[in-house]
Amino acid sequence: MPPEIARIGLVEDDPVMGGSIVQRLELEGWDVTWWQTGHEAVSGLSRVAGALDLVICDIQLPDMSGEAVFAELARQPNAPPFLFITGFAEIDQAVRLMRSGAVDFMTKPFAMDDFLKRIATGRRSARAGTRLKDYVLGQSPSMQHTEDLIHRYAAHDLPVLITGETGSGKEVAARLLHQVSARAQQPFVAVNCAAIPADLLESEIFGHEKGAFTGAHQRHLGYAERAKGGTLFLDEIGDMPMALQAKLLRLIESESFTRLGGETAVPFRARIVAATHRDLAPGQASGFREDLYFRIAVLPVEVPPLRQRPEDILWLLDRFLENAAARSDARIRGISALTEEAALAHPWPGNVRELRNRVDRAVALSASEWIMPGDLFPDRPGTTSAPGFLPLADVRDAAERRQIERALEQTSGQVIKAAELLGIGRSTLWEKMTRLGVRG
Ligand SMILES: Nc1ncnc2c1ncn2[C@@H]1O[C@H](COP(=O)(O)OP(=O)(O)OP(=O)(O)O)[C@@H](O)[C@H]1O
Repeated sequence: MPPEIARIGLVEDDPVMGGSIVQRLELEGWDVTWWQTGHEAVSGLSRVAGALDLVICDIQLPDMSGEAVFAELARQPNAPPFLFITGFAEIDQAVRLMRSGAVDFMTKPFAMDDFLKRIATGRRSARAGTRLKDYVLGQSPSMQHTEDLIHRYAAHDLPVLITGETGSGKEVAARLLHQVSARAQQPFVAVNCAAIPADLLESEIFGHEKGAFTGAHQRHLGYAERAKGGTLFLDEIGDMPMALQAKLLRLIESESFTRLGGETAVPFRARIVAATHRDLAPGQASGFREDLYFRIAVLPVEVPPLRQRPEDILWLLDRFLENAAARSDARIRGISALTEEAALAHPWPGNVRELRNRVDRAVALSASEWIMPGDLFPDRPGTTSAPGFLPLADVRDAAERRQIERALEQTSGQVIKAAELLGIGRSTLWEKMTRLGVRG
């Protein structure tokens, strides 16, 4: 069964705003119907309301208010949820609408990725689809969603911004984007902006001409040029110095650049994929240029932290174990059940990188054929490899946490429904979520 297509109604009179929303939602693969006046919306919506998953509605329309459109629709059976777009001055009205049944509101201007998240949360719950595709990044629904996005974005040339905690797999995601794109036969060039000293970064990215500075004995081609028609991956872009951010913005806007000490414009043909573990969105005091942010964050991809996708922990463990065992002389048969529980209970602050390193070390040091908790977590007191016993309370907590996360995932984060699934009261679930550190 193909992934579900969301059907969205949009009521927006501003042609620029409406056009960009339609374009963005269609890029998500969604089906959008757009009305530009309140009256058009009321008559159009009365025919298709039952088939829509969500209506996005501006509050200020030329002929009637969005509130009146909502009031008309709310009377119908099977009316879709409404997400309102408001100006700052209309927040009171939006809050009132929420109280009378609107699902959410957003104030202008808003960041597109936040907008998409609100749509995903606000729309009618999706039917569970069975996927036929083989996923390579992970088995969890959140990682598979990320992978679906990557495949969709691969068809475009617009810049992509990948966000996620350190070690979560941003570069792996960028490489996949490159591999599944039409640029796959061209170079993938990765630059870690945090690892190259600031005064060298400019000539490393843009290159330099002979004699551009002391020691520049010959022309040097930078990463931007060596990427040819492939992908220029700018890792830790948040650490790029301000002056260089301005030069990068010019490169994106003019699709060309000059080497240091040079005058000729060199065409830039690669696609920019940037990554950051920091929030660079305007208003975060990140020191990142707002105009550049909007240029590179056109297509955002979020790689979730490992602790939020427990299905991937055991899947990755098995893969890394297989690789590590194949490289070593040790005869490893597998991972003990207790080690699996300990792995699921661990918060993985270093994400997938930490998991990989722990498995490599465990395989190198394991004294038995089975990886025991103490092999994977030798730094944790009480987890010795012999006899490799976790306290019962830890095992129980890990199992509870896993089941709660599954229930929340199945109910799209709705605590009341998750509590019903789990057969416990809502307040008991809240208490457990707080104690076990599960985010709703
Ligand atoms: N889905 C995955 N499948 C297999 N290996 C992965 C996956 N995700 C991450 N890894 C491995 O985890 C390590 C860290 O991944 P990666 O370098 O992509 O993370 P990152 O988010 O870019 O890290 P940083 O923030 O430090 O740049 C690498 O060794 C990578 O091979």
